[in-house]
Amino acid sequence: MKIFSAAQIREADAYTIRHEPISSLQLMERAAGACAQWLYGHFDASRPCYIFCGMGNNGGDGLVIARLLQDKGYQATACVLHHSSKASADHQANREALERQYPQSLYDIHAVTDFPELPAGSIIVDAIFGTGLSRPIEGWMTGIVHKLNDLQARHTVIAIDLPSGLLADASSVLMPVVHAHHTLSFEVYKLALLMPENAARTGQVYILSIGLHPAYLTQTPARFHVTDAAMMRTIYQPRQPFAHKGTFGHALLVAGSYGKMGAAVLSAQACLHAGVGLLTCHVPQCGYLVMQISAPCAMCITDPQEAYSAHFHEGLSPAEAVKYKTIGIGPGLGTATATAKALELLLEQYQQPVVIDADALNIMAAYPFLLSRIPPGSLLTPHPKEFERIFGSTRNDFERLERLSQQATQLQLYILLKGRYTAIACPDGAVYFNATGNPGMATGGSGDVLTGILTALLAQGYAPKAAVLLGAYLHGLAGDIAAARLSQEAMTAETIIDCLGPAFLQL
Ligand SMILES: NC(=O)C1=CN([C@@H]2O[C@H](COP(=O)(O)OP(=O)(O)OC[C@H]3O[C@@H](n4cnc5c(N)ncnc54)[C@H](O)[C@@H]3O)[C@@H](O)[C@H]2O)[C@@H](O)CC1
Ligand SMILES: Nc1ncnc2c1ncn2[C@@H]1O[C@H](COP(=O)(O)OP(=O)(O)O)[C@@H](O)[C@H]1O
Ligand SMILES: [K+]
Repeated sequence: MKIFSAAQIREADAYTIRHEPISSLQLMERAAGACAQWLYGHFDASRPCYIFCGMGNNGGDGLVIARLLQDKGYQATACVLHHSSKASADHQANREALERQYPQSLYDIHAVTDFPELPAGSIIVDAIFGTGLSRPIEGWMTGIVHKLNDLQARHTVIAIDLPSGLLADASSVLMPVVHAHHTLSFEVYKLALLMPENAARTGQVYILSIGLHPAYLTQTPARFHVTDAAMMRTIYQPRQPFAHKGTFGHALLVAGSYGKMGAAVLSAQACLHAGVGLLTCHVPQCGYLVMQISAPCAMCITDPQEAYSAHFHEGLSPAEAVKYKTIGIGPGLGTATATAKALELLLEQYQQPVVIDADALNIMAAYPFLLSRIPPGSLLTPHPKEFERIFGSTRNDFERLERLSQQATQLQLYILLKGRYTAIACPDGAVYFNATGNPGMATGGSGDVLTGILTALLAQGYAPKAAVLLGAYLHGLAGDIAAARLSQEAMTAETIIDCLGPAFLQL
């Protein structure tokens, strides 16, 4: 699914109005109808509804929602906030329609002192500002936002299209923004809904189709995307009947050190469960038995060092290196100086895309000159802290996203920034957000599992972009299946591996 800017969404509305064709008033009716349907499904008519409406078309949606709720027997009050003397045409038309049918359900607010008393358990619908917001909320409307946010603990707040005050395409940190429990957004994700800095404002996000014209949606280029099952079905390659283990590549995994062999085992098991043909693990002496016993399907070579690895480059002479389709490096590796030196030498000798994670990323942060030596097309998988160590801190999530994308382009790498919506920046400037996964995955070792999956997909011959998009999706999907089976609390990184099978079966 593409992510459109506020300007593109306005174009999509206009395109739909011209080409469907449909009047803007009918389109508003359809958008508000989708919200009303959602509300009927989630709350019964016993809960009083207060719909706070701005003077633009977001407020117009709110006025229609009030009328549709009244039609179904809900007690709905449209509280119109006169922040401007002029209403949009569709707002005005829907105000008149509500006034004709349900005059008692209109309530005008000209100042904070007009704010109504809300009975306990009310539903608050925030239809004040949507994608038309062009600047921070100011003046007495700030007081309204504070009032609504004070009420959030005692009432359910549902934002229409965007929580009011949130800019669709830029950071709104420190700005007054309504805090919603649920956001019902139209047709496509907006960038602001995917940013961690807005998590407390958006609550749970639902994308409701309002039937914007499919031709506009398919023809309009977008830089930002959210991946989905349909996209994965185009990437996934089922195995051919005459395939043999050579077909699926031989991967080298360089991982583990004393006290962190678990990370290496998790990566190895994930790699094996994600379809690698052959796997060799390079581990320090202390890890030999651990790996052989925990991952008997993998081969194991040991470093001369006891507690950490520092010689993994040595088996990578040009003749040796070709046997490995890819290398996954980093989980539990440690950051000893000798390990960093071996990583430098490995990058001199190995030219194909690799997966770089965890301590290999921390080594990059300590020796930034190594970044430019990573083979083009490689996959980097930092969590936010690792990202900051390598690429520096930023003032907000939008700035961080730009830095992520700019680095991916400059270094010609795929950089996957982990989070609720993992952001995958590609060398061509595109960014894909992964929507699978859940907070149950915020547990030690889940990142190591991702490294194993990505290594397996590269080994099987998936192109780097296909591998990183499919890998992130499968990892989150396996996490979702694990959470459904066991709960978010009880699941572990190991159960994510156990659920990779069912995740593949769902593709
Ligand atoms: N035909 C359409 O264009 C459709 C629009 N829809 C709704 O319309 C919304 C966009 O409507 P609009 O473009 O009218 O804009 P909004 O209703 O989002 O709000 C912007 C209005 O407030 C003013 N404004 C902007 N920033 C302000 C600020 N900080 N303080 C005070 N006033 C401010 C603007 O001049 C404009 O009048 C969408 O989010 C969606 O809810 C839906 O009904 C679907 C169809
Ligand atoms: N709230 C969440 N929602 C979705 N995915 C999450 C959430 N929290 C963590 N994850 C995923 O879990 C993984 C955690 O990785 P990482 O922080 O590297 O863990 P570790 O270092 O313990 O292996 C990432 O892929 C991340 O996207
Ligand atoms: K809103």
